[in-house]
Amino acid sequence: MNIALARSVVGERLRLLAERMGLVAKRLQDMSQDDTPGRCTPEHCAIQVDSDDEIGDGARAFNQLIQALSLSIETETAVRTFTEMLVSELDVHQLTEQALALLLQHTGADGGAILIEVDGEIRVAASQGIGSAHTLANNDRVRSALRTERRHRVQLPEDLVVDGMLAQFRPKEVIIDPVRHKEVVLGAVVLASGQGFSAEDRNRLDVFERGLALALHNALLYDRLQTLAALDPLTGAYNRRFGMARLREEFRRAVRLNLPLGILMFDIDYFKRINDTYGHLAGDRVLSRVAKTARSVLREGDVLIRYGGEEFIAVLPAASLHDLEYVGERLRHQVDDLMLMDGDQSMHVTVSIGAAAYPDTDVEDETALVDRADKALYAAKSDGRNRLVIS
Ligand SMILES: Nc1nc2c(ncn2[C@@H]2O[C@H](COP(=O)(O)OP(=O)(O)OP(=O)(O)O)[C@@H](O)[C@H]2O)c(=O)[nH]1
Repeated sequence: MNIALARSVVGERLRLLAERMGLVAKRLQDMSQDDTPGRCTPEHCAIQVDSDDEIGDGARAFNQLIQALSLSIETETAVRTFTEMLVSELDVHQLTEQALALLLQHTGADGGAILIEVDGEIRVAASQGIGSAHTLANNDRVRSALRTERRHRVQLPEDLVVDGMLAQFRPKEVIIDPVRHKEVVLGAVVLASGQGFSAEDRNRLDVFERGLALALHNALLYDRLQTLAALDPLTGAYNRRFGMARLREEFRRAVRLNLPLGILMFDIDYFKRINDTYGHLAGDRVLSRVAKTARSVLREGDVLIRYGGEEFIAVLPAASLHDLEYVGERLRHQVDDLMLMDGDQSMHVTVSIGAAAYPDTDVEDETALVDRADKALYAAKSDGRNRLVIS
């Protein structure tokens, strides 16, 4: 009788345990064959713990196993998603934006930022949900984490707020992690949580950051290579190939938005004489100073192109012929006033400038615009040089 009772009570629970184990095994098998894992969360696979005896202990241990398994699967899926994104993105801005979104999603953080160090300067590359994120670049704790190259965990920081759905709040915990690749600090990840981070969140963050460091290193390198490929090393202006591509973009934008677009084509007068008199190196320095002067006259967003040897084009989005006259004359005067020295000998240079602007100048495309500016420049040279001619 006792044996029969034991069999019906104990046997029933053992049967349930065996059935759940079978279910877990099946889900794991499905996962190894298929990319879409069958759910084996504690809600689906756990069993009820309804006694304090050995059978209850067994059920509890089984549920803990399911819990650990579920976390591990979740982490693996998260890492896979994160890695897929990292390897497909080379643009620093896109990479940091997407990495941050995934970091927030998988660590339960309420807000965060990714900072990068470029030429010794710390910049916020991406931020989400952090009030006044731009102040992070000068935050003492961030600087300290970057200097010491170690994770900083801050409880209830006073200098940081999270922009919640309804109101701003002080996070319970903030993690500041330097991002390092081969002993070089590239930046930092800052994550803020209203609840605090669990050991599992921190482990996941470690795994994510290893991948992020390599991807960020590659993206920064790519960015630098692209800049190098686009710039003329002597003057820092865009080289002709990239510069003309930028002009094409600006022309299309001007047509689309119905805005003016002006260009100034300028050329150093009698530059051959500078080379012949003072040497090629002195000529190089003059070219570089003239380019610097042009940049100081132009606004942010304007584009300076080294079009040929001593010939430049400045592209001024939204500038009409009237604006070009003002900017062009400033440029001409500033070059004329330059104090250029070669040892104790002073050199003097001037520039001739041709200006053309869409739509004031009737042109179809950017090539025709350059052509008109070129003709105006030729006229400026023919008229005696050191002057500006409007197309
Ligand atoms: N130092 C230096 N000289 C360059 C560079 N690129 C082109 N040049 C020189 O620029 C000079 C251009 O001479 P020209 O085309 O005769 O023109 P110019 O003497 O400026 O006379 P105009 O333009 O008619 O006023 C040539 O001597 C080129 O060798 C460069 O990168 N560095």
